[in-house]
Amino acid sequence: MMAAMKEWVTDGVRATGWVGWATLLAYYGPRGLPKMYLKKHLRRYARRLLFLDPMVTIDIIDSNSSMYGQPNIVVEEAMAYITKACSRDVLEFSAKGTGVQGRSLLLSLGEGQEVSDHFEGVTVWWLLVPRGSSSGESRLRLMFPQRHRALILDEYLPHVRRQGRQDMLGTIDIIDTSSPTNRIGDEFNPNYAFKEVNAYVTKLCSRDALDLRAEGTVHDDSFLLSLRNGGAVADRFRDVTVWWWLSLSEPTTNDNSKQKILRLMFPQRHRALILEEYLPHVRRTGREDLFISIDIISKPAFIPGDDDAYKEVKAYLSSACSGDALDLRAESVVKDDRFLLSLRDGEEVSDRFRDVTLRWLSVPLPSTKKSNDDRGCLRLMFPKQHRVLILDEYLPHVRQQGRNLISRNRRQGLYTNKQKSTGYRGDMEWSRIIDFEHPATFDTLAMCPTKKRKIMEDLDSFRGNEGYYRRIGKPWKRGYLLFGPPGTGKSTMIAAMGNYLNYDIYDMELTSVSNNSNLRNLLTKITSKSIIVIEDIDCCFEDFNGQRMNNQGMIISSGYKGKEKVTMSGLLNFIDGVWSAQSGERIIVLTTNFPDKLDAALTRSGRMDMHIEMSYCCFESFKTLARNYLGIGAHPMFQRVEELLQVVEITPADVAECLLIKADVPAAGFDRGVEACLRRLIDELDKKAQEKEAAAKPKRQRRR
Ligand SMILES: Nc1ncnc2c1ncn2[C@@H]1O[C@H](COP(=O)(O)OP(=O)(O)OP(=O)(O)O)[C@@H](O)[C@H]1O
Repeated sequence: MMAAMKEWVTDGVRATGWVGWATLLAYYGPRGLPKMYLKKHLRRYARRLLFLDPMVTIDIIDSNSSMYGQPNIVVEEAMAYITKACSRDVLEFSAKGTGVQGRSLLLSLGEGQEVSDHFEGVTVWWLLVPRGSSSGESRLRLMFPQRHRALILDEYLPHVRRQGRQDMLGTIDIIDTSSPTNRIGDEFNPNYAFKEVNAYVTKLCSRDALDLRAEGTVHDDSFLLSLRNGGAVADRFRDVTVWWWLSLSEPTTNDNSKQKILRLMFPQRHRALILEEYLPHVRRTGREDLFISIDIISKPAFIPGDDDAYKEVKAYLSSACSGDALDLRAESVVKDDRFLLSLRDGEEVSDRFRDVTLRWLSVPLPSTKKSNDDRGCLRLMFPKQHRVLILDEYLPHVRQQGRNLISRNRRQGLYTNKQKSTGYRGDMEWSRIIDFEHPATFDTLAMCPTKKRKIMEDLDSFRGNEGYYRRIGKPWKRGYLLFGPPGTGKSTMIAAMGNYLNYDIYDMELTSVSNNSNLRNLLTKITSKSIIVIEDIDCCFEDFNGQRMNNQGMIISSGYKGKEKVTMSGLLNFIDGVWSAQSGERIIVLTTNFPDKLDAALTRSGRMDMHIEMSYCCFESFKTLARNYLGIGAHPMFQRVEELLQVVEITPADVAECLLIKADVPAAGFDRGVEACLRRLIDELDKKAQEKEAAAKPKRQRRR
């Protein structure tokens, strides 16, 4: 009571002072000012001073800042009401926290600021009491004449709350709960709602936000814009304006990281619209604009196997995209001494596939306990609407291209089986003899062109066609049986195949493998992309007496009956069994000079997929050899060669021998060298023709 008296007295003194000021202002001040002054201050203070109509005051305390810790919704409602209903005659507002100046919905009363309101002919006043005068709490004070007490309490205040509730700003926080550094870790938990909303807001940003951040470069050198911390952007949906505001949370977790929060602010009265229509719309639209990211992580060194999508993607990027990346790493030396370029951590490149732009980013992996485990991660980012295209077509394309590049760039090896230095006697292992650098190719191979093309097509349909083999349930392997007289190019064909496919060559010396178990061990060690070669397969197996014959039917080794040995069925079963259980592509090539001597189990269909006859030199084969050895495609002497080749059988090896320019050929010039070689070949062919004629004569005479 004493305090109230004291306040009235103070008010009275203040009012008396105001009376003086008012008189002066009425005389000297601008027109209309006295009226406003009388209305807003003098009348109220005068009434209170004269005890005619004492003012009732009601303080609504914002207990957000009080000891109760519960948000006082009444303050919020009243504030929203005042902002909307009474803002016309207020000159100063404070913009609450958002940084979007001038947006009326976000304005609120400044401390000490007072506004009037009218309700059914009654004027009331609202005052935001300065914090200093009310023990740090935020108070909203309503003042009204005593005689309208019932009206104010029973009707005005419920009306304020009702209206305010509708004008209040609802807020929804969407928090990025994924790792703030966005690195890959065990707890990586992509928050799709946040990502989608963020994508939507990012798109909005390009329209009317002011404080932006350029987040990353995209293919066409433009920026991907996003909100800066504290920045806000407005959006309109069905004539309702809402705001998105980006902030960072206080560091909460023990790694001191902050979380991104996207706060949606909207008029409470549109709550249903926002929740039921706007937010689903935001997520849907954002999802369409969202970049999906796929991480392709390299396998740790301790996990065996040569299938590594990471390596394939890296190889692909090295050729397809290194064009526009700046920070590169020369990863490994390849076949022809070029470098295999790859992205340095944090570096990104773009790629285009069927008019879709994608981005690849090299992401640092968090350090692992195995610090020397040099692993990497390549992140693919693409617009979500292209999900099917990317997953079903682009990624397989990338892997296939990468695989081809790796195989093209790697150094092929030539392996042979040898006795293990440790372990049991008879245990064998593969030893890399040299890099396989045989110059033979299908171009230099002398063979009928149609036949050659057929073989190449067969190899093409085998290579990189894992999906097909998987679909038909067949192991990814292929067998070729090469047969023909010595010197017709069987070994040359294998070298050409190896070079064409870029496969390693495993030259198996089957006769030195003591038993089937060793054979199986060797076969399991053969890696993908290899050709296993077993030459002269007809001489590799002992007969039922434990004897092995050479080509001419002579015994070349003699064992004893019942001794453990490698058998044809063992070899074939292992090739079927072991290779069926292994992934990767493998080819087996068997050669023989005597196809008739081969076991039917070997030649049956499904075992050796293609039987290739390497035959004597025809004119087409000769032309290939002439091009290889002499560098000529035509010559007057070719006609004679053609005639002779029609009647004489000569192996390509013999033709090659004749065409080799030797030291004894006069160094008088290239033409004479060529002529000398062709002459030598014709002489050889003539000789063979005469021999043939001579051999045919006695037969004819005998017949007569
Ligand atoms: N078809 C061919 N095309 C090109 N060169 C060939 C061809 N055939 C043979 N040659 C040449 O002859 C040499 C011997 O040929 P190759 O060793 O390939 O014959 P092969 O059929 O494997 O003989 P063998 O049955 O005795 O092993 C090769 O180095 C090559 O120079």
